[in-house]
Amino acid sequence: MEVRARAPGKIILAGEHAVVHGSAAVAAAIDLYTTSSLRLLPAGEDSGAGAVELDLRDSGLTFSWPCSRVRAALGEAGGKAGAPTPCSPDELAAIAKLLEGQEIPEAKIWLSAGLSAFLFLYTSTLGCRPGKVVVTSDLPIGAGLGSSAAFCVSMSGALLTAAGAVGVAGGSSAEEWELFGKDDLELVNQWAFQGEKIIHGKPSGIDNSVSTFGSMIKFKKGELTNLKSRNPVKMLITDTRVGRNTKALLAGVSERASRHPDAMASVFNAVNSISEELSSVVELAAEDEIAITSREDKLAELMGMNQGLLQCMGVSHSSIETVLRTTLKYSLVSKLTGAGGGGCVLTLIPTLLAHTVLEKVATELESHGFRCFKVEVGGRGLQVYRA
Ligand SMILES: Nc1ncnc2c1ncn2[C@@H]1O[C@H](COP(=O)(O)OP(=O)(O)O)[C@@H](O)[C@H]1O
Ligand SMILES: C[C@@](O)(CCOP(=O)(O)O)CC(=O)O
Ligand SMILES: [Mg+2]
Repeated sequence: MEVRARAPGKIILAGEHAVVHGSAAVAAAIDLYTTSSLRLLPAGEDSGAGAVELDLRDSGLTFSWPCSRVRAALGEAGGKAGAPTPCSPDELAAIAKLLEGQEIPEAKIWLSAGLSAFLFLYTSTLGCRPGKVVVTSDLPIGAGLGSSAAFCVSMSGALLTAAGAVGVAGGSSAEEWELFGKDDLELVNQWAFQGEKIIHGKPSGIDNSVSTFGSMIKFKKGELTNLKSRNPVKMLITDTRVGRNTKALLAGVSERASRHPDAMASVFNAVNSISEELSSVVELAAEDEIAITSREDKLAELMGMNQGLLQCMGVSHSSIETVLRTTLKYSLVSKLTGAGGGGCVLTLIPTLLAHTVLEKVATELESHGFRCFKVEVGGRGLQVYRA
């Protein structure tokens, strides 16, 4: 049996970083996905007593751990796909030992966090059963579009389905992408959060939640509210192609917060107000051109204010500033999305300007060496396909 699960990336319209410190944030799923395809192998089919294998198609890298080695490192524990327990420091150290034998090119050393999350999720849910997972992704990795969360959500979806802990509502063999029920999504989300903790250090949980449940959400202190956006929100995403790492950026903001606790508390508080206001503006129904423009002007102003506060947190970057200046020439407002420090920038495209300005601004941004994505915002979360 092969189980395929796909989970979307996301944009954060307001509130990144501050959400880790208890403020509200607004995020939406985008139609770029990470897909994990899992096949359980009979013991002994390929590598003697069998192996746990991971094929990262986009990186062109494959990894294999003989089940005997996994068992020796982690014991017979695991293989319990109920509510997750966090990865303990001892488990993480054992997983680090399992990575030692693997050949990870120096230029891709950042993959080791993803590999650790994989080994934790796999062994915790399926134990040392032999199996192979192939991962493919439309998302740029480490660029602010939540590739780490999409990786953990799609992986958890595939593993928990194979473990029989969750199941789609339909019959036993489906030929299309299907949705999980709410309780199953909750369980997948809890597991994905444990994986995201290995990659981010101290995640808020917003990325795995929006990747699991899809749509547009407000998220505060672990509480999720679905936002009903009656008018579409059009965003252009620009990847500056400047690599960065969410874990390091989160740590930098926390250090700044401990150096300047009062000032940073005010910054986080201001972001909270912006996210709260933005979430109500998103839900406003606009019937005519004047109402549409007024709603979009409010969204743009709030995004611009949020960008200023992200600069205060120290997570902007000269490449991000170049995108802001370029889009401003077309009277468009932008803000970084995700952890910043490079990565991706969001530009709000007003409905009435979409057909005149979108191509022009994208062409100019690409002339700087940036990569633009035109995405659909607020679509589906986790889906599964059984072949
Ligand atoms: N398709 C993938 N294959 C392997 N690892 C992945 C994949 N997607 C994400 N990751 C892991 O997530 C990390 C990127 O996460 P992060 O720094 O949070 O950036 P973002 O979530 O914005 O893309 C990568 O360094 C890698 O460890
Ligand atoms: C900065 C943060 O708010 C979002 C990080 O998103 P990304 O990994 O850069 O896609 C961190 C978090 O909420 O866990
Ligand atoms: Mg991430």
